[in-house]
Amino acid sequence: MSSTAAPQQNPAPTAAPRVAMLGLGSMNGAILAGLLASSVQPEDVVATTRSTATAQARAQEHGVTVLAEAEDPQANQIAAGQADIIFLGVKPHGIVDLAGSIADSLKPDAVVVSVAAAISVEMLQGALGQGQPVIRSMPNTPLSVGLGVVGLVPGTHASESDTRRVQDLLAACGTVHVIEESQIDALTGISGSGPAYAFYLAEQMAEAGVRLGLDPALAADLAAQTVYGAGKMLVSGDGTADAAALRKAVCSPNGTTERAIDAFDEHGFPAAVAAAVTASATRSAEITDELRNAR
Ligand SMILES: NC(=O)c1ccc[n+]([C@@H]2O[C@H](COP(=O)([O-])OP(=O)(O)OC[C@H]3O[C@@H](n4cnc5c(N)ncnc54)[C@H](O)[C@@H]3O)[C@@H](O)[C@H]2O)c1
Ligand code: PRO
Repeated sequence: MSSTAAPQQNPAPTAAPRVAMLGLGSMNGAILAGLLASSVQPEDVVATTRSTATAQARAQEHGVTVLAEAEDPQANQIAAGQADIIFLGVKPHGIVDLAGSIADSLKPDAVVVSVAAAISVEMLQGALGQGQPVIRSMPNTPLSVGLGVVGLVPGTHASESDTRRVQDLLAACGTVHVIEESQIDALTGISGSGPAYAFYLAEQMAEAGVRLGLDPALAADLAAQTVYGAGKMLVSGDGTADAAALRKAVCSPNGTTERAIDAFDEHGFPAAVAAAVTASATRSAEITDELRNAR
């Protein structure tokens, strides 16, 4: 049997989105590093900082245009007005004012992505113009090395294609989950704050090694490489890696690790981790209430 296939048409090439990073501190800096190492060209990015000195330092570091608010009070409006995707990367208490200040400068189809903890879709939509696509996100700093995790909560005016554009952009430097807003405080407690927990574990392992007589540089390297290797095992292979099974594979019966895990349990490690994740999630919800009540 023969059939005549319709001629395949190549989809029209989509232009690379122009990206604005408003505020270029730890988080937007990490996103920018990840984007530049993956799919984004420096000429497609414009960023902003408050001071001229920081703008110069960041421009040198990342090779992108960085406008300083101190030099041009319209820096954020200029950067945002040129962009298809705008990352709002200032502290939570400054996000709503920043969003309001750029509202009249945005292209109607530009997507505004807030990276701020605790700032709700409702607050963002209230600050921006009617119908402007908005996405609330919770990224983490390992995006800078292509191994981040991001939660995305699309706002009412963000279409599936708006969300897909942001998802595709960030997927080049991390794992992206589209979630309900009711889940974002818990996600913050795990992956938003989580890199700090892993760094804290590495810090404490190294310090314990020094107390056992190791050279600090050696102890720090042992801890860092161990956290890195264990993390890689957790996410490698066919995706069925199970943290508990991997842990058990290190524990010989009546061996050294079993003794160490017993010590963790005796000292309340599971409860401490649960309390930390819950404290982060609770604080996220608390900041939302504080900022809502302050307006
Ligand atoms: N650091 C993290 O790991 C992390 C993770 C997830 C989300 N976040 C969120 O990211 C946001 C930024 O946090 P951060 O840790 O990067 O803070 P940060 O202080 O390192 O960065 C914020 C930057 O914004 C700049 N800024 C402030 N007002 C500005 C303005 N009007 N124009 C231009 N630049 C301005 C500040 O000078 C500063 O450099 C917060 O809302 C936070 O909740 C941070
Ligand atoms: N860092 C931000 C904070 O500590 C948000 C998650 C990670 O508030």
